[in-house]
Amino acid sequence: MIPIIDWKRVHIDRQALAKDIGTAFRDPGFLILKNPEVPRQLRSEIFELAHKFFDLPPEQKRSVSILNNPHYRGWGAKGDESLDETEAAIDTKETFNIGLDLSPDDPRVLNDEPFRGLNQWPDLPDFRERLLGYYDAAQAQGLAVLSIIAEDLGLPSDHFDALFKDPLSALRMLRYPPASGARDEIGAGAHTDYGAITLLMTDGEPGLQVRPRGGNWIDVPNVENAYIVNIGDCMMRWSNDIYVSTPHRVLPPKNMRHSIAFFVEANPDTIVTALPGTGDPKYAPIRAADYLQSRLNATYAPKETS
Ligand SMILES: O=C(O)CCC(=O)C(=O)O
Ligand SMILES: [Fe+2]
Repeated sequence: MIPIIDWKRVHIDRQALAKDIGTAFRDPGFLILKNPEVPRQLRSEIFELAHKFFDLPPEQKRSVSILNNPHYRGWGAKGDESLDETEAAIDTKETFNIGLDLSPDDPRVLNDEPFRGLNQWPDLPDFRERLLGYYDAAQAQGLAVLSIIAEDLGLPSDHFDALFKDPLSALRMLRYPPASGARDEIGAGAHTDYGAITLLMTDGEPGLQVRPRGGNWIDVPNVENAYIVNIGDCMMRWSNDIYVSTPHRVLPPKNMRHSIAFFVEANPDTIVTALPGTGDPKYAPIRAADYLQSRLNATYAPKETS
């Protein structure tokens, strides 16, 4: 079971909310967060823009291909990325990613620092402004959840604030075509997310499943006006395994399906090491950017197609 938790309680009984969120992140590592802070209008506009972008002709999408971009930004066509490195099936999804928007003369861009490249923008009205507006709003919601996590772990509520100021966070739009009926087809292969936490919204079309530790695949129910929030591998490591990142996948949907994922990630130089009070460290300290890089290398390794 995936707990449904009302974010409005943050203004009423913060302590009890922190306990419930912390319990959900220990097991199953997923929760459904109702009534989030990000305005509804902004959330639905992002879905409209996802439709507009994925409907563009392939040549136009190819001009912003993620394959030409060393910073993991732009359009991923079907098969460009496979989330389950251990399976032969190729993900049927299409994706579009942006990261922190920097100007061309930013020293980090000029120095070609990893993950610090420019976003690639398609020629669509309002696209850039709206996506950047959503990026900031989702990052703020993510930090609000992180402040609750901090309290659950007995840390000051602002523990993570400075560590997520210049984030590696990524906004990703996804489109899944309807199932073709082919054997071994998968929308998105089984995987755990890489970052701290993920805020996911879907259009309600079923397909997303979660596999809690020691359990079987379960469907994630569709809840109106809610985010699906889960722990990523980086936060599992940071929390010294107190919170768990849980495998999930997307089955080929009956109808075309869209979702919008926001991966909340720390600053590149943030050192991910067992949080105070979480016991003897199980993992060696690592820079957030180095950890993310190690995970992405496997995801974008090409698979044999035949
Ligand atoms: O589309 C979904 O519902 C899930 C997408 C996902 O798990 C991901 O992009 O990491
Ligand atoms: Fe995921």
